[in-house]
Amino acid sequence: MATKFKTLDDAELAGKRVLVRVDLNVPMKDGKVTDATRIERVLPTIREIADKGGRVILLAHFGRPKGQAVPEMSLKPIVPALSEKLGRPVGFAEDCVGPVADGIVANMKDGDILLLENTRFHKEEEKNETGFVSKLAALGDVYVNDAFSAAHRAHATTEGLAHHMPSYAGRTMQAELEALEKGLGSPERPVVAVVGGAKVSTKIDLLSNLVKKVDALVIGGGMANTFLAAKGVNVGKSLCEHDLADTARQIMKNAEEAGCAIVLPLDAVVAAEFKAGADSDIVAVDAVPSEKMILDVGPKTVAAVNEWIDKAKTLVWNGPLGAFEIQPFDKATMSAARHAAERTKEGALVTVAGGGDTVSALNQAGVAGDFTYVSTAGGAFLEWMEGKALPGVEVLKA
Ligand SMILES: Nc1ncnc2c1ncn2[C@@H]1O[C@H](COP(=O)(O)OP(=O)(O)OP(=O)(O)O)[C@@H](O)[C@H]1O
Ligand SMILES: O=C(O)[C@H](O)COP(=O)(O)O
Repeated sequence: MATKFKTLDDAELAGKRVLVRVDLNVPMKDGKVTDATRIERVLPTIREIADKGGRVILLAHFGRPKGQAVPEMSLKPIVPALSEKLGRPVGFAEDCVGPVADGIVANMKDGDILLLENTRFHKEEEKNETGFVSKLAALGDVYVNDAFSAAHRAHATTEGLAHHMPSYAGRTMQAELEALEKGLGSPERPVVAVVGGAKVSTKIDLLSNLVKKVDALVIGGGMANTFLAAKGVNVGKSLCEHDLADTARQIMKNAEEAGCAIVLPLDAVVAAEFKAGADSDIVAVDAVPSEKMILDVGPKTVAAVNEWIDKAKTLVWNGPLGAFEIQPFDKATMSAARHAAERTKEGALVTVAGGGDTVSALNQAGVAGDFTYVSTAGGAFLEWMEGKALPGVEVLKA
């Protein structure tokens, strides 16, 4: 399906003040960026606009400051990393609206790059409040959204601004949407989804829709424990949302009606506690000791997952199969990720993955670069998997 939104190829940028929404909500430790993936993804868009004579005015959020100017959530510490990776100077405005921003923007020259302070320091950002949108719009002539990972938010800088001026998808937004179109928009079947991880309650609802869109759903992680428990399996002390058992049973029913195979663990790696060096055993899922917890799926399950990967033409993945951060609970995730990567390199499979810990797991397996596309989005990726319309994308289509 052709893309239904304008890209930078369609934009007049020379001499224009270009408001560019990016996602700089990056992991930080002691004032330093610890994972620059999201910064690296927006560099091409920034460079292209500046090289075409645009005045680049970056809008971004950081964390959830709830409308307060929280010093620990200032974007200022990100300027050095951004400037270094761009190889160009980056200005900083201590506020995203008002006389501070107005003055600095007014003095910009073609090709300049400016980062405005955290938009969420104003509560009006998340309210998409019209007065705030107008103040922001007064700073620019053109709007570019390069933040797919924030596109599930209908905020002033992710949605409101696009109603005020010519709007375009940035290059990483464009790449994200084109890749995701391959993943679930109009995928080559059979499509297999892998959903794991720990955030069972925030993810379980997406599965109801997902089972109508895929041929098989492989469930791992804490999510699998919840489904096993819903089937009456004793999962011992495992991470499990027992109160979601009815939801899990409904999803399994929906899947059966939709002709989607639900692939649950056959065996498990269990331990008394989740820590490095803990003794672990491999048991059948119906033989989990009550005093133990499931921390990974076992080798029989990995073999079954890899068989599904071999059958698939398209694989969509969010959430690790086990507690991959600590060995030996990384085995299943590493094995499945490497197998999917091999099939992708052979040209037999389109692989699309998303989620903060999922990206980390793929990096740990050394295969993030072999997947067809790896999204930096977490919540937005899940909502997209669910088939929800993302406000920041819909408004670009208009
Ligand atoms: N069986 C398990 N028991 C306990 N924790 C598990 C298990 N399997 C996976 N996990 C944990 O799940 C976490 C990742 O789950 P999450 O749902 O957050 O993934 P994600 O969606 O990729 O991440 P993000 O929400 O940051 O985008 C990891 O920290 C991992 O240790
Ligand atoms: O990290 C993310 O998922 C995005 O930056 C969105 O952040 P939010 O969930 O605070 O809106």
